[in-house]
Amino acid sequence: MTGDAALRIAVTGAGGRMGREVIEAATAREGVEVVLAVNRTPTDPVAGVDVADAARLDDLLAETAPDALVDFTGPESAAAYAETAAEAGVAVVTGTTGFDSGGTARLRAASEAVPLLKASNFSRGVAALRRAVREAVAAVPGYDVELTETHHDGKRDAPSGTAKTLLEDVEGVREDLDRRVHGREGDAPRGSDEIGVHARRAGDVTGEHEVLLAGNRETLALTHRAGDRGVFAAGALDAATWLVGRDPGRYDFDDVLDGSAAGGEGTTDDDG
Ligand SMILES: NC(=O)C1=CN([C@@H]2O[C@H](COP(=O)(O)OP(=O)(O)OC[C@H]3O[C@@H](n4cnc5c(N)ncnc54)[C@H](OP(=O)(O)O)[C@@H]3O)[C@@H](O)[C@H]2O)C=CC1
Ligand SMILES: O=C(O)C1=N[C@H](C(=O)O)C[C@H](O)C1
Repeated sequence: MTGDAALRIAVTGAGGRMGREVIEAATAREGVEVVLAVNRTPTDPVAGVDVADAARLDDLLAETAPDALVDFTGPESAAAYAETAAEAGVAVVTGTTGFDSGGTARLRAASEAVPLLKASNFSRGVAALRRAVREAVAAVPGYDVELTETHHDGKRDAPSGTAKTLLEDVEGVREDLDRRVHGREGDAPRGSDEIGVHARRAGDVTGEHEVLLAGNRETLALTHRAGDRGVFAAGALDAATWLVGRDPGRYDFDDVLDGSAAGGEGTTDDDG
């Protein structure tokens, strides 16, 4: 987005952990205005912003004319909200995870009408982790790879969207690792084609991801820990600022960080 005009955003899932965080970050950020906040169930105002009924999203988008819709909800609602935004000509930033192939296809269809940016993680540290993982995995061919993620007890989808993105990163470098093993039990040695995937849910952990590489009598662990959800909210607002005014198409957070003007295809952050 260019010029001095404020970025006008709509926030879905305004009563959720991330929706609240986005509204709080947006109201604190100069040059961003929350013109609409909606939630499925009635919710008290968030950071002084009234929260409307999400069932009225299509009418409310027409009334408030935001530049971008920022969504952190669930896979079904995120796909439906993206379709509604596309019909209204509003750009979409979604950080929702856990899409199945049908949900991913619905997002892709919406992106034919408006620019749509989907990222399983809006942290700059995770973007750096992904680059480091690709490089490290390539540097130690044949090493075993195990991925562990830890999140708060309210998280629904497992493994996390970020974990799935990291798995795609690993598999993109190591074609011989073509078997994801979720947890482990039984009586058999580890296969050389496995990537172990471990999802832990406990307390109020914001989000941790570790990729462990082991072989040749050594181990290497690459770890990211999110300190609080403000990290994700800030990244999502950066993404919305970058996205508005772009051509319709699919974009991801790396496009924002690269400052790329291209996009529309070839996303590298697809956890669906
Ligand atoms: N990309 C990233 O950087 C990050 C992504 N996430 C992802 O964001 C999503 C939301 O996480 P979080 O805020 O912790 O979740 P919460 O459970 O705290 O909030 C979910 C929100 O989505 C709404 N919602 C859920 N399902 C539906 C539905 N079927 N229809 C309408 N509204 C719905 C809820 O509404 P109601 O209040 O009515 O239940 C609520 O407002 C998850 O997919 C999570 O993985 C989270 C953090 C960072
Ligand atoms: O649900 C969460 O909390 C998070 N979800 C995202 C994911 O599924 O990867 C990102 C972050 O780890 C927090």
